[in-house]
Amino acid sequence: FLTKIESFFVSPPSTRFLSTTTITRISLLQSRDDNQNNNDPPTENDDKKYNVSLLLIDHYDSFTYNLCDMLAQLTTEPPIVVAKDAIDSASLFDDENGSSSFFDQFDGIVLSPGPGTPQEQPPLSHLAISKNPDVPILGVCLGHQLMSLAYGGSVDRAPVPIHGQDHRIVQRGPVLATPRYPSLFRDLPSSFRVVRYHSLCAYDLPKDLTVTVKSLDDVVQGIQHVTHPHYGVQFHPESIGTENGMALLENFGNQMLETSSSTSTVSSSDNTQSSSRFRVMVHKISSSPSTSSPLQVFEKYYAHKSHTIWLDSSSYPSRGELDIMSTSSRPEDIIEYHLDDNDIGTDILSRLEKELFENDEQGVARDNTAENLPFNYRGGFLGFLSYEVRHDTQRYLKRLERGVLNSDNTDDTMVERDNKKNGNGHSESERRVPTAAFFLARQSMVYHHPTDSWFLIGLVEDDNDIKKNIEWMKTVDADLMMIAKNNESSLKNETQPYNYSPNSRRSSIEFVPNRPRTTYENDIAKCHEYIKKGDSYELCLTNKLEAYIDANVSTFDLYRIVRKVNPAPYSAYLRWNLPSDYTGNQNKKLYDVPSPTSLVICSSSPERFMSVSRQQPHPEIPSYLQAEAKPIKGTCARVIAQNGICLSDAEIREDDRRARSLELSLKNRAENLMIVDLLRNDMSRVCKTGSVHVSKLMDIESFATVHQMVSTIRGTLSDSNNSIDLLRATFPGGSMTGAPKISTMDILEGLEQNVDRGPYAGCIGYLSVNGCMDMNIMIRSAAVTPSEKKDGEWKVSIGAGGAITALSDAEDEYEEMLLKARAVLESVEKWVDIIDDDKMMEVDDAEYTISKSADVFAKS
Ligand SMILES: C=C(O[C@@H]1C=C(C(=O)O)C=C[C@H]1O)C(=O)O
Ligand SMILES: NC(=O)CC[C@H](N)C(=O)O
Repeated sequence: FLTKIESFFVSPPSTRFLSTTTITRISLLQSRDDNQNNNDPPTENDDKKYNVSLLLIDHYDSFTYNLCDMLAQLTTEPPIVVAKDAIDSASLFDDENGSSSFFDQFDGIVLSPGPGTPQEQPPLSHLAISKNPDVPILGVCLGHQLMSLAYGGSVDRAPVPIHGQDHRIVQRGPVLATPRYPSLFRDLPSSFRVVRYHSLCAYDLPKDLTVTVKSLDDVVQGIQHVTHPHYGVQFHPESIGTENGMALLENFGNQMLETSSSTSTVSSSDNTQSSSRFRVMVHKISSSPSTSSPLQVFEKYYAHKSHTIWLDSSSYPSRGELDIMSTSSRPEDIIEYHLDDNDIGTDILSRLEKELFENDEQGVARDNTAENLPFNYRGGFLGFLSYEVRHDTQRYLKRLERGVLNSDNTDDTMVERDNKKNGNGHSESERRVPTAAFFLARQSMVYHHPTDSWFLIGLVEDDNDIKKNIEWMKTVDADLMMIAKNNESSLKNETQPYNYSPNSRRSSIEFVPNRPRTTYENDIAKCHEYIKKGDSYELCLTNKLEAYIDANVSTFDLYRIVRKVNPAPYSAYLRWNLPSDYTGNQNKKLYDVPSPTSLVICSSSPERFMSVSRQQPHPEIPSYLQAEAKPIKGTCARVIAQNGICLSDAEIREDDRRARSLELSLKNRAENLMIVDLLRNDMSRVCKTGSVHVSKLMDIESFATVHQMVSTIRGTLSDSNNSIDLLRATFPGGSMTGAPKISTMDILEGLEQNVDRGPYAGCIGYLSVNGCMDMNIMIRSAAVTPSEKKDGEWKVSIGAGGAITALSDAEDEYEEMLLKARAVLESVEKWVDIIDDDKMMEVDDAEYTISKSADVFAKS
């Protein structure tokens, strides 16, 4: 038997570079590894053209790192990114004559886009323009507006706000004087299409500024100073939808080269060798596996455990390939995190990083087992992050950008939060449900759908573990053989399906939205105001629908219904602090009794937030870690069969028509494009220069109740970054925030009345010991927690929302929010019906249909 248990021993990679907030760190984050041999995709410029030092001032936009990445492809050293408020003006200048050793380091300056008006920006960017007449400066969008203002023009609302749409611009000849420096648009077509993200624009430009391009609606889209090498573009050259963006930046680079004097050097970290904590054992089950379904296996081994997770691909064969299930009962392997209790350095991501990657930069980076298994998971941490972990990631990124010159990093985000929360009286029980929680899956069962096979994965820390794992593998192997046999013999006498008829009775449960319809629609109006002012381009506004259940329940029954009603590739069931006597024996059903810290998540998410996988397209090329996001933006209702009756031909055609019109919709395409640009930005922070690319733009995927528009963005992780760095750079998923992320999240917090989103809008998934990862976006999910009102009562909470843009209509958006909640909401109703009927039934064999209208809250 032993020969069947293959054990993989993994080789030690190099030490991790820990978070020092210095220039070196910032540069390394974006640096290109010149030794890289991969070609995913081939980076555009292997010969860096410009040996210049570039300053990029970030106005806290979600597109800054797209500019950074493109510029880094042109320069020998990546730009130094400095936050707009990182440096106070006093420390910029060495003497009264205004000489500045800070600005003197740079051959060129780029002013990023950003939320808000140019008038309200701190002095750094204004000073950059006024104190550097001979240094090439490029202002993008807000940066362009800052330049217009600095030279005496005015900036005010544009005729209409335009975000994420491409428009034609046309070059104009010089009107008054020919500028001294060449145009940014030289050698470019006289007219091409560019993406716009702005609510404001420049007016009344002084004669020192020449207008270089305009859009057809007569808005100034480009300026150039007549005597200084200072340029501005109102549109976004870094957007995926802009033509000639790189060529434009190259023209700017040429300008820098001509005026450049200095060169910069950046030191790099040394790579010390050290060893990894875990080794991995894998056993492939030999029995005929198709007869033991993941559901059966989960019920048998895990459904009653106090801490357990099933990462389920309930929609297979349409997307989603892997099921992972595990449990833990060792207190030392269970990490529970409460945001409000955390101290610096003990936040959840730092904890996980320490567990996974201490002495081991990217996990088992040189893991040579990749080719042996058809998937990336090798055991590791399973768990979830609530949306509120954003406070940690936001703080981390802010420090990184501010840390360049200031060692004194006063941490305002947590203070702000404390103040808000104190005024808000959060109940004790709510506080005790963790903000994030993970356990170390030392023994996992993995089902790979495409090959219809079960794998057992065991982690090994010491030799004792090897023995334990072998015992476990033997037992499970024998067990599964038994299940398979029993299944075969009982195949003919299947239990009668439970006939659930949605109209036969009205469920006794009542969901109440956190903010009623009028408030929600009012919030949408407020979003429009923020957009018009230029404070946001797109906001993912959400609401919570809550209901209470005072009854004995089996939360696993709810999950069984959810996965049937709404099959989805990133579905998951999590139970936390919730032991049960439920043994998986259908005839002996026992119930879950909540403790004050219990949490159950039933997720049927269609959306991947972020994954890391090991790629090796060719045996001679070293493998590399690929990050992938698949953000969804754009939703429309499907035509749904009623009471199990098939769709007519006309209905099928109508369903198809809806998918096509989603694909063509200007509003949805703009929403999607903005989030694609945002994810490119977030991933560029930790990926190799030039590697971030969009591999699928605006694909339509169809689920039980909705058609969705999905894009795929990929990049190669830099050698100094691991999956935790990727989470720090990208969490929470941009599709749940909108853009720009920071300003938009702050606005949303107010509109959502400081109510925590909780697990909703966060993520659930795995962080594997080999550096791989897969996390969903926690939507279309129910969170079940103990009620704060009454002992023994449960609270079920379903979050739902949608992106608000300048093009949104309040009524439609409210309906869209309900539409998204619908599948899970009806699952809960069905579950409650079963509880009310006290029916012992085969949930899995029941016929489920979804009612036609989302009328559950029509009253509210
Ligand atoms: C906010 C939700 O979904 C998000 C918003 C979407 C949209 O605006 O079209 C689509 C998918 C999700 O990223 C939700 O399901 O609650
Ligand atoms: N993308 C941007 O830089 C936007 C600039 C400014 N906030 C506007 O809306 O016009």
